[in-house]
Amino acid sequence: MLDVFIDLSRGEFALQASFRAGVGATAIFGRSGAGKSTLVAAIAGLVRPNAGRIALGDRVLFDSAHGIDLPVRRRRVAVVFQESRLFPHLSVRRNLLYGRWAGRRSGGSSFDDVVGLLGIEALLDRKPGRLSGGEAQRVAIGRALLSGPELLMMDEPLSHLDGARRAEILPFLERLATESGIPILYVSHAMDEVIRLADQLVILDKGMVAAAGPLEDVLNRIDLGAISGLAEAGSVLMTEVAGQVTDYALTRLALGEQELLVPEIAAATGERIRLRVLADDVAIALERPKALSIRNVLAAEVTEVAHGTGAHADVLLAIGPQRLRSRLTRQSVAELGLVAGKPVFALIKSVAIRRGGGES
Ligand SMILES: Nc1ncnc2c1ncn2[C@@H]1O[C@H](COP(=O)(O)OP(=O)(O)OP(=O)(O)O)[C@@H](O)[C@H]1O
Repeated sequence: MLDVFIDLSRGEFALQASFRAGVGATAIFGRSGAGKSTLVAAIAGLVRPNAGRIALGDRVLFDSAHGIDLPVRRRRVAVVFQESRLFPHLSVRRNLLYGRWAGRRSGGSSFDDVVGLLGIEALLDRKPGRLSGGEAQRVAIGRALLSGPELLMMDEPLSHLDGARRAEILPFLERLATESGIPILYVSHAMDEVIRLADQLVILDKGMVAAAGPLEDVLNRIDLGAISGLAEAGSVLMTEVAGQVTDYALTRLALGEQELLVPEIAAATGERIRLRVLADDVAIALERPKALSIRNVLAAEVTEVAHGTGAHADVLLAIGPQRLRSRLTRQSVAELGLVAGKPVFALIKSVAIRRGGGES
């Protein structure tokens, strides 16, 4: 468990952040200048907070009250940056071994485990100059893991990659998040990455933690609309594969007693799948519609309506214990008479899919 309390100023900028992160991936999300990289630098020991305490399990990395400030190399914290920063004159193998040497620790992951996890067996004898951006980032992550860190931080590791390279590397990051057994802080402002990788979410806004907690809870908080522009409003649903509809290349996903149909996912029955549904993709009807092209209609109940002053209103729906957010015009909300407690039907136009819903 990583425990962070940081009070830091850098020129005009002030960062005051307090949160905890357990094993698995915690996304640090926020717009440009929110303080994400500064937070990473402070935890790594590259920037010194004015005050605070940073602990990894029972190891205190920084504690201003007790004069503790471990140097970078003793923190057992690895950082992967936007660019891979590999040594150009060393082969991939030697870059990876450098990571192991730099960490000077026994234990941790074995070379073969890391190479297998990241799928870089075939690259070992190449020089970094002959790697694609995605391959180089995988090697950089491997090097970080082989230093035997107790915390891995990744600061927008995919932001320099194009869509195809990102798609190539994301499955490896997903495996890393579930298999590494250490806390991972994943800095990103790409919500699709965050949904796929993270179980926990910390939202930074102007150097302050605007929200922190399980991904679903944070994304479903209707009041976070105030930090608009940060992400398209939406929610996360946890589902389970109920079966395949092979004739139409669709997969049935169970959500309590109800079901959704999504484009085919190669997953076994019972596997947990996390879905991200944008609020703009959820319409509301008072009766179950007939003869409709949208296949996904779920019985729900209104739990909260946030009107705001503009054209739109956010409506939070309960589907059993789960929450689904819908964005309608205020006029629709008025005409449908949507108030807390009203039974409705949610019409879902499209979803983004994340395999393996994690433990949350
Ligand atoms: N060395 C520095 N000296 C003074 N101010 C700095 C320094 N580095 C960063 N800042 C300021 O700190 C604030 C936070 O920067 P930071 O890089 O942590 O944001 P970020 O959320 O990572 O942004 P981005 O998404 O653009 O990388 C910004 O206002 C920035 O101008």
